[in-house]
Amino acid sequence: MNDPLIIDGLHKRYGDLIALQDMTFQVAPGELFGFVGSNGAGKSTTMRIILGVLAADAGRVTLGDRPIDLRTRREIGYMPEERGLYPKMKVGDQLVFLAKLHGLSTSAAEDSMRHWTARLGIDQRVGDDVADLSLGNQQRVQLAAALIHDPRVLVLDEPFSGLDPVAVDVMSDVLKEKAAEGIPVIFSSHQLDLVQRLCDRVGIVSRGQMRALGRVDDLRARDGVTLEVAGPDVTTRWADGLPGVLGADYDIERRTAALRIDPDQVDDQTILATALRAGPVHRFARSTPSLTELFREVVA
Ligand SMILES: Nc1ncnc2c1ncn2[C@@H]1O[C@H](COP(=O)(O)OP(=O)(O)OP(=O)(O)O)[C@@H](O)[C@H]1O
Repeated sequence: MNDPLIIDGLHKRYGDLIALQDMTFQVAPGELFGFVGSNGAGKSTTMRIILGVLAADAGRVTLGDRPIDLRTRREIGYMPEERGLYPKMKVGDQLVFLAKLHGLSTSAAEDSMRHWTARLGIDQRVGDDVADLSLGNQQRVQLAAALIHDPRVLVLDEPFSGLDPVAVDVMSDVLKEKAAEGIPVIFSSHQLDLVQRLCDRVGIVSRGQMRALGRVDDLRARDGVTLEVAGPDVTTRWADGLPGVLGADYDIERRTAALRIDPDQVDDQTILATALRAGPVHRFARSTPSLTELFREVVA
């Protein structure tokens, strides 16, 4: 059984700037955790502290009850935001070198290099210098570098940025596969539709603090349900003041009302009955907010 990654009460200042304030969360073994936030929110700072390449002013990071030291750090596969490959070294040589740094024998390192370059679709490029690869292919090499030593934890800073749709699919499959093997996987991303699709849980960070944390579906449901009702004359503002309606936006041109309801206080059939009394209903649709909508609300 692998250990959970535990981030506990991290504080970090850069001079006067408070980059992290009581950053606390856990990533369980087998969990794919999405770390999202605006530019400058503190995601990379948190990830660097997890790896021990940056020291926190307070707080700690552990794998289970083990602190992150040189030995535990070798168990982590890390993709830094500032990609750290040697441009003038061949892809294959570089991956074998990194694997050996993590303690693999030469033959195990070569096997692992072949496995991951094939899996990530860069096996034709192992003899090329990294600098001669496109940015997306360099990113695939960077992921291979994070995976080459069969890590027990994965920490990836924006692994999806700049990838084409095929590479996004490959990256998604690999992350799901690693989580399914039972290791904690955390990645940051600004592609919230992807995070919504892939992740078990997410953390939304703003100005160095965790603002929302939980299962994607729970967070979306927490913010209520939206009903779109098209048809009845919206100039009468027919849904105003109904019990359980938290807010109503009326679009006169489209004769549509978008209602935010609290499903514990009112059910959608009651709203439909009220709408029908106001006029014929042509469309009635129920939705929960997307992660993008939730994000906008949380960081606003
Ligand atoms: N070495 C540094 N010196 C001073 N300030 C820094 C340093 N590194 C980061 N910061 C500041 O700390 C804050 C958090 O930055 P961080 O890179 O962790 O954010 P992020 O969430 O990863 O952002 P992005 O999505 O843009 O990559 C920002 O205001 C940033 O300008």
